[in-house]
Amino acid sequence: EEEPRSHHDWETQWKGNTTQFSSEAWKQRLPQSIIIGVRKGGTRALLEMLSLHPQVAVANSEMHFFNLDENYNKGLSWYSQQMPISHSGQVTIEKTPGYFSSLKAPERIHAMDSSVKLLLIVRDPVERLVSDYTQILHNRKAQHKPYQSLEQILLKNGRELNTRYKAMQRSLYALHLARWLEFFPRTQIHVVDGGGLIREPLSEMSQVERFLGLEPYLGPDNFYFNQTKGFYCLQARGHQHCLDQSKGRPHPAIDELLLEQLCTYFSEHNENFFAMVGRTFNWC
Ligand SMILES: Nc1ncnc2c1ncn2[C@@H]1O[C@H](COP(=O)(O)OS(=O)(=O)O)[C@@H](OP(=O)(O)O)[C@H]1O
Repeated sequence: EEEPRSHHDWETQWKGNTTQFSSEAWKQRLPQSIIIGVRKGGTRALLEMLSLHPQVAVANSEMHFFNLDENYNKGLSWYSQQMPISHSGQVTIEKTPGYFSSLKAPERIHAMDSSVKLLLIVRDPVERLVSDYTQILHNRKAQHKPYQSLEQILLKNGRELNTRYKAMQRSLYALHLARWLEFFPRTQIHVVDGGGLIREPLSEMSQVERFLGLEPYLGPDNFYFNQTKGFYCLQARGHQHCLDQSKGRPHPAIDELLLEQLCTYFSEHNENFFAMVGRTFNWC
């Protein structure tokens, strides 16, 4: 029986030792896996943690290829030219959180590659909504635009919830997932627990490695908790790295009654989502 390979051996085999792969094997490839969302679910953390793996090549910027006509019309050759250079032993991955709620993305991704592996990271829909609102608020303030509190936005007509708010809609996971399941079997979509990725990243990442068919590479040494950041940060090959300031923003305090109302509103949708994915989450 062979000894398990150390991290160092994997590094030299996959990322260090380029002579093992002829130069023509290094090229840009269409992604074999896509992180489709959800927005504010932890998609950047998931991508950055995956990028530590020697068998993974990630596209660092969001492509917005399958959700925006202006990009989709540029064609698959344009799309593949946006991808990182990889060798044949690597999985190319891109993330665009907007795909999950896009009406056209499921069919378009299926047309590119019906066997693509989809990663969906979800989070408590109320927390996701508040995180989404916090980002919108941040952008409006930066652009010196007027802004409203979440209470003002969601309780426009007295106590009736304004369910048409975009960020509300994006938390209705079951409705969006149903559209993906028209094109992809359930087994081709791996659901990552965004709350779990915050609390215990290694356990979520090991499941992702298995889903993608990667060698088990990530270990406890790749993650350390940073008190100042309040989140886990990444380390590999002697480098340490936290996600940037736009990740892990403090959220404004939200009225307790509104939070309860939101929990009640989402509970039925959450139950539908749990039934679809065959597992439950501990959400509000
Ligand atoms: N390790 C680590 N470090 C920092 N942040 C982390 C991490 N893991 C998960 N998260 C959570 O990721 C949330 C942002 O999600 P996304 O990257 O999907 O946002 S985006 O849709 O791409 O804008 C972000 O949401 P906010 O806390 O609201 O900023 C974080 O809670």
